[in-house]
Amino acid sequence: MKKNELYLNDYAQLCREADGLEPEMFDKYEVQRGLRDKNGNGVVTGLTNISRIDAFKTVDGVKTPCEGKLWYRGYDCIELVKGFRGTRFGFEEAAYLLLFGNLPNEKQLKEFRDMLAANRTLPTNFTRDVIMKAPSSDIMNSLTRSVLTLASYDRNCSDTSVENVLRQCLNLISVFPMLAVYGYHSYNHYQNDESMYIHRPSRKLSTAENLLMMLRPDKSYTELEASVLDIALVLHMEHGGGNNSTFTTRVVTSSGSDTYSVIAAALSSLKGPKHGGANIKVVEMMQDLEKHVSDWEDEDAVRDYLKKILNKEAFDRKGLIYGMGHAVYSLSDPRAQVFKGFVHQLASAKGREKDFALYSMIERMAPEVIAEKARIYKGVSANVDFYSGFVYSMLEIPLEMFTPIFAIARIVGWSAHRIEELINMDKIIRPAYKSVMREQEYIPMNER
Ligand SMILES: CC(=O)SCCNC(=O)CCNC(=O)[C@H](O)C(C)(C)COP(=O)(O)OP(=O)(O)OC[C@H]1O[C@@H](n2cnc3c(N)ncnc32)[C@H](O)[C@@H]1OP(=O)(O)O
Ligand SMILES: O=C([O-])CC(=O)C(=O)O
Repeated sequence: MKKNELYLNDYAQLCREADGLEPEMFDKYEVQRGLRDKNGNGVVTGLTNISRIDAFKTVDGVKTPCEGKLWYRGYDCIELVKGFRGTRFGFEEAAYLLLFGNLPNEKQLKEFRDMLAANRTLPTNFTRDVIMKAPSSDIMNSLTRSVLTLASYDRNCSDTSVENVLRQCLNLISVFPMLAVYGYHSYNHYQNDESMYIHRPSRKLSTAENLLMMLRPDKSYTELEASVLDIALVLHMEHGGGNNSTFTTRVVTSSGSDTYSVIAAALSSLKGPKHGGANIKVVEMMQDLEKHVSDWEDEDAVRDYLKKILNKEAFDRKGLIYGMGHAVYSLSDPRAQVFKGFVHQLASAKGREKDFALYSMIERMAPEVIAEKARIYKGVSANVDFYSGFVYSMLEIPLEMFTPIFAIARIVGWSAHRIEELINMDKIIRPAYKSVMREQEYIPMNER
């Protein structure tokens, strides 16, 4: 073993010894791990008027798990999707609703679309000087770097008035697709030796259409592809104040920080594999399963593989079946149900029925396997990330873009929550940590 590795092994062990806490201490001091109580309910840390998640209903006075529902500003998001599907693109309309609290009329929607289109521009040479520098497969990091660098071009960066923050948020919502797609093309060129395409967005196209157009070498896409992606964006836009990246948004906003820093922090949270990064992990996990299980129809073999994942013996050895489970939903995540509908449709068109059958088997089996091992408070079911990656792969969107697509949508929710925090709170978020540290007498150097 190399000297540096030996050093790190020894000192990592010191970290474990210094930092390890007895699990019983959390009970003793009534600390709610993950800010969740013993029944899995989140600790209430704020009020919001932006959205609501339903996962339980009261039956005969008893709190009972139910099918999940997600509401944006009072509207069931499935109804919103039904309202625009097949007639117009919904991203801009849903973004308007989340930011301003009401559904736009035709004039307001046109104005909003025009304003986003006018904002779809980057500072001179930004692509060359920032995005193309040190490209990597981690497009979320590239996006974060771009967002932080955009702060240097903003003369009014630190002004937290609602007007200025709204200007910054609208600008970021507009340019996110360019930052992500150009980051991907730079990586694909410099690391994968492919040709590089930097297509400019079109003022005439919606966010979903622009995304596909800029991504594709020949700029082509079908109506169906753009519509599926548009609905995916709407369903990823917002999820309450407590999800990890939105809570991060609120925490960093509460310290008085600027919009670019807040959004960079939110991006850093979203990319985590237990949050938005799970959509990449699901596809990698399925590829690993297909490599290690020869007969995908053999239920016993698939079950054994899932058990190995939970025992940290397979895939990334983290013990998680990605795309399964949720901190709030119990019986179902409504977004996953919509995605499942698309998967069904697309899988038969693209000849991927065998993959679809495997996904469905895992969706059915994983909750059983997880329940055998962990204490389940409310049920475990497929979450939004389970089928979304499969849908994107059938739209021939590269794997590296899956979490950035989530971010292109969720920046709308982050913006709405940043503004709600600024308008109402003016109080720094600062929870407490019970200290279990032991006091010690100082030891002079020659006595250590
Ligand atoms: C957009 C999104 O962020 S959706 C979520 C995307 N993330 C994933 O798909 C990653 C896989 N899933 C998970 O890691 C978890 O389900 C989370 C992080 C989403 C939610 O975790 P929790 O809030 O702890 O869920 P919940 O309270 O229902 O879990 C009950 C138990 O089942 C375990 N569990 C839940 N889901 C899974 C899973 N997919 N794989 C293995 N174990 C799981 C939990 O670890 C917990 O065990 P513990 O009490 O010993 O810690
Ligand atoms: O609410 C959560 O914890 C995670 C989630 O589904 C999301 O952010 O969309």
